[in-house]
Amino acid sequence: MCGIVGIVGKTNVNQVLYDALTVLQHRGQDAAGIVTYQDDRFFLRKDNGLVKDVFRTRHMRRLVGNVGIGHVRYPTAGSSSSAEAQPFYVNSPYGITLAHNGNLTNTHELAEGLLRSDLRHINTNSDSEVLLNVFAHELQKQGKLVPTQVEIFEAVKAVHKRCKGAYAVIAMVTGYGIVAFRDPHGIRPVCYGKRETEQGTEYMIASESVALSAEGFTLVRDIDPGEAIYIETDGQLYNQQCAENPQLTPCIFEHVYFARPDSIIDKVSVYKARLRMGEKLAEKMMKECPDYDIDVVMPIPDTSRTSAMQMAYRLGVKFREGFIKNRYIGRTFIMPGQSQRKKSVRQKLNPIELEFKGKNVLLVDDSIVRGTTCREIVQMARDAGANKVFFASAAPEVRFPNVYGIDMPAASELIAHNRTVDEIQEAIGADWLIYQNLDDLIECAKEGNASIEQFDCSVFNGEYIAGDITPEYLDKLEKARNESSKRKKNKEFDDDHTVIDLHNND
Ligand SMILES: O=P(O)(O)OC[C@H]1O[C@H](OP(=O)(O)OP(=O)(O)O)[C@H](O)[C@@H]1O
Ligand SMILES: NC(=O)CC[C@H](N)C(=O)O
Ligand SMILES: [Mg+2]
Repeated sequence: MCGIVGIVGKTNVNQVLYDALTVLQHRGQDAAGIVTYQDDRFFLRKDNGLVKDVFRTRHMRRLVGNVGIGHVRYPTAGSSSSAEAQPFYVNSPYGITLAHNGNLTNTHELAEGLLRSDLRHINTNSDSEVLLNVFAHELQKQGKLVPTQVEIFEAVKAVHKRCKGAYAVIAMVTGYGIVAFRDPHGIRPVCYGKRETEQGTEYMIASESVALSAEGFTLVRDIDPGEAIYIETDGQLYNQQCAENPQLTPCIFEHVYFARPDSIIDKVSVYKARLRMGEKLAEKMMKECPDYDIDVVMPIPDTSRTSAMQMAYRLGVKFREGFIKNRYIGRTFIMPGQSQRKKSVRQKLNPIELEFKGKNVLLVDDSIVRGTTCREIVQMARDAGANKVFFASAAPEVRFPNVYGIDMPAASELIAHNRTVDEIQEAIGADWLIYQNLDDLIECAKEGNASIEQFDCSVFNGEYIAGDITPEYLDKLEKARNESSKRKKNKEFDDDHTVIDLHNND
């Protein structure tokens, strides 16, 4: 998952972009970038690292201009190299920079077409660079000296015809404006809002509404699946549906884990969806195990807090914070390597022993993916003196790879792969394990917006909403992006990470 943001403002936007990226940091911790525009020039700063480390005062000073876009990256294609940090840039037509959240599933075919038919060179393994070049090529084909919303929307229509997979995009066209669009299934979130200033109306587009509210913008609405909005540098806003058969089928994992609870996505409050997950799971537990003998319910910070609290309330059991999180360590699941993830669970969470001694504890997490967290946590609970350790997951078993922007490319790395619930229980060393039912999870998310007929639940049911995912594709993906090939790829880039790009503000 990545975080994207764009602003058409009335004064310098660098600080607001920076602040918005810090609010979206939970969506990507690997790299960050900002590009602004003023007087026919782009100003770019991007690198590996957290927002607070990538941008120093000297960089911020140089990021001048009233329009700009930003990105925080969690790689799902290519490598973790700084050459693949975003926004990406292409000089023709006009000069375009682009920030992408999601993952294309026909990158290889598109790259071939770009090279052989469109005569465009791609210099990284990032699907986002491919996406940018498809958009640029289609805009160039319109052949206008000055692009208007008409040409921009035509180019987006062509992107929808050529690109497959998930893409929420914000792109800046030099001197003209910012365009944002969402794939025809609306798999990844993106919304926009505005704020009034003495100089006039300013617009912000962002992955999650929390970036808007934190910066004083009021949410106008989500961008519809397939829709594009184009905001000219003077603040004129246009929108158009650019897809032939749009259908909102957003990724349900945003509600389970990715998004912040204070965001509203496609009119669904993430916080409320998580409360409902706790409620439903408690009901299932009361049905399946009516004589549960639990002394205390504990969340595994951070994300499961909301569901765990509601679960405890519904079960009528004490809620206690048994694990304290080191606030200086980021999210482990989106870290790039397994050894780093494993190490950081121990660094990050520390038990308060007196909450465990001699007690039957129910540990609640939002999800169990590779099993890195729960394996460590169950052991830590036992070491702290727990009598029995029960485990509950607010999401169902994650059994299938993700191809739409979550880096879970290899089924073999998932703890639920080829295992029954009993076997998973054994593997994590718990005395009892319970998972949410998929229908219940869907209901929890849907209750916030009944008009969403379907979610992408592919990690739970193996049904890929945008189609075209064959066993051969998954096989190739697994080979290209399993732990060892990722390590190799990252090392190659570390050895030689020359970036061919817009001048980067070092
Ligand atoms: O089974 P696993 O592969 O360990 O993945 C699942 C865990 O990873 C995530 O936590 P993370 O530390 O990333 O973030 P959080 O602090 O927001 O909970 C998620 O909340 C689970 O705790
Ligand atoms: N998680 C994402 O949205 C990743 C965007 C893009 N596929 C990349 O790898 O950089
Ligand atoms: Mg967690």
